[in-house]
Parts: sequence; structure tokens; C-alpha cells
Amino acid sequence: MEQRAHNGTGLAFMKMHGLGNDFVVIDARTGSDPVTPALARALGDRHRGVGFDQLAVIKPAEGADFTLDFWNSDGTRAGACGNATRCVSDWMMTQLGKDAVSLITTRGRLSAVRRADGLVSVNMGAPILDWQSVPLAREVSVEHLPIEGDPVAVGMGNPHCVFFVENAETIPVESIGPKIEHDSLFPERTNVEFASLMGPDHLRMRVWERGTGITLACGSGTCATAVAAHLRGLTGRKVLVDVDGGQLEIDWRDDGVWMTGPTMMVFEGVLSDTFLAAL
Ligand SMILES: N[C@H](CCC[C@H](N)C(=O)O)C(=O)O
Repeated sequence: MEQRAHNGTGLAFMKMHGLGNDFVVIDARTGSDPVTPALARALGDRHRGVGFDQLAVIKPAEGADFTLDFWNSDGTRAGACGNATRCVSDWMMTQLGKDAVSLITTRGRLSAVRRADGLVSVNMGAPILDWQSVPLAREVSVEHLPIEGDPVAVGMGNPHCVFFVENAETIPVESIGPKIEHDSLFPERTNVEFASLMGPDHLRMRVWERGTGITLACGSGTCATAVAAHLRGLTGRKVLVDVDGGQLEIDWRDDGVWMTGPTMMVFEGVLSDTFLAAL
């Protein structure tokens, strides 16, 4: 069997969620990274595992408080996960006795702070708006993709395809989402958002996540939607976004896109050796 950081004592994990976007979190700051695609898939199975939208792995970092890796429930990697970043940052702030932390993800150094009202804000970095880096398969305008419905492409460390629609509630996300996820314009597939304007600087958004499917919230998708809405002249740079699981505040500042919302630690547990041995 492949080497894994368990030796007859199981593998500790935490279950957290941000607005119902749920995560299993493994703290691998000491010892080796135990996660393989097979473990991610088994753990992500809501019947035979624990179930999650994303798996987040905390690892040591140089020049930051920690590194964070993300996996989807289909065993693929995600370059960004805003809600997990908020949840894990909150937990790490408590662990380290700080009100602010820095972390490394595949897109570089991010930062998070706990606000006086208890909500956690994460700077998700600047949006990626050049077609090669989203990435798109060929040179097109990211603000008007050649896809029916005229969506916008935004990278937040992961690709997003944002559609503005009259009423997001009536969109069959479960059938359109996977088609767009696999559109040939997106060589690494894409997350798919459907958004409608609710009022001044107020959006409603529903999401189909790459590698996971419909989720109750998507932090990076909410950031991408807010950026796209501003680019389209629909909103200012600071908006409230209603997702199925609640509301996020997005503020596209000069230093990056800040996302603010709640976090929840659900429980701590231990994966059994029997479960791990069956992988
Ligand atoms: N739920 C996450 C995004 C997951 C994106 C993932 N599905 C991908 O493959 O990029 C969030 O809060 O930002």
C-alpha cells in the first residue's frame, strides 16, 4: 500500500462549512501529506465516506502561516476555494492566537482577517482577466465569450464562466452547468455561475462547480461574479451576493478581491484504519 500518514491510529480530520459549502480539512503541518486522488474520492463520497464539496489540506509554509491545498470530490485538484480559505483561516487564527493570517495557495500568497463582527474576510487576490491565464483555449474577449448566453470568463486561481440572466432561480443549473464545465473553450474545465441583479450592488448567484456539481455557495465563484458584474457595468466594486446557503460580501479593492462571510466548525473526527486500508 502507498505510504500514508497513518500508522494504526487513524487519520484526524475536521468538518467545516461556509454557507453550506462543506469541507473536510486535514491538518498535515506535521508529517507527510496523506491525500491521494483515491483518498479524496473515497472521503468525498457522501454515503461511503464523510462527504464534502472540497477537501482542504493544511501544510507548512515558508514566509506565511500555512499552505492550503484543495481537492474536489471527483479526486481532481482545485486551485482556489474561497469558503474553505475563510473557514481554515478562522481556525488557524484561533490556533495561532492571531486576528490575521497569511497563507500560500497555488495562486500565491493570500491573507485573511477576522472582523470585529466575527465574520472572516479573505483577500482572494486580483482577478485574472487575460485569456491564457484563465485559461481559455484560444484568444477571445473574456468579457464576451463566444458561448450562447454571452458569459464572462474570470480566473480567481480557478476558472469561472459567469452568465448574467434575468432570473437565476429558473435556470436548470444541473443540465447547463456540466455542459459549460466541459466546453472546449475551457481546457481545464470551468466552474459555472448564473447571476441576476437583485438591486443596486446586490446579486443572486447559483453555481455549478467543476469537479463537484451544484453547491450551496462558492466563494471564488462569488468573487468572479462580482468582478464580472462590475466589468459589465451592472454594479459597483462592492456588492452583496445571495447564494443558496446565505450571503457573501465582495469588495474588489486595489489590492485584490476581498470576500467576507461566516465560518462554521461542525465536528472533529478520525478516519478509521479500516477505511484507509480499503482505499
Ligand atoms: N467552493 C470553492 C470553489 C471550488 C472550485 C472548484 N470546484 C474548482 O475546481 O475550481 C470556493 O468557495 O471558492
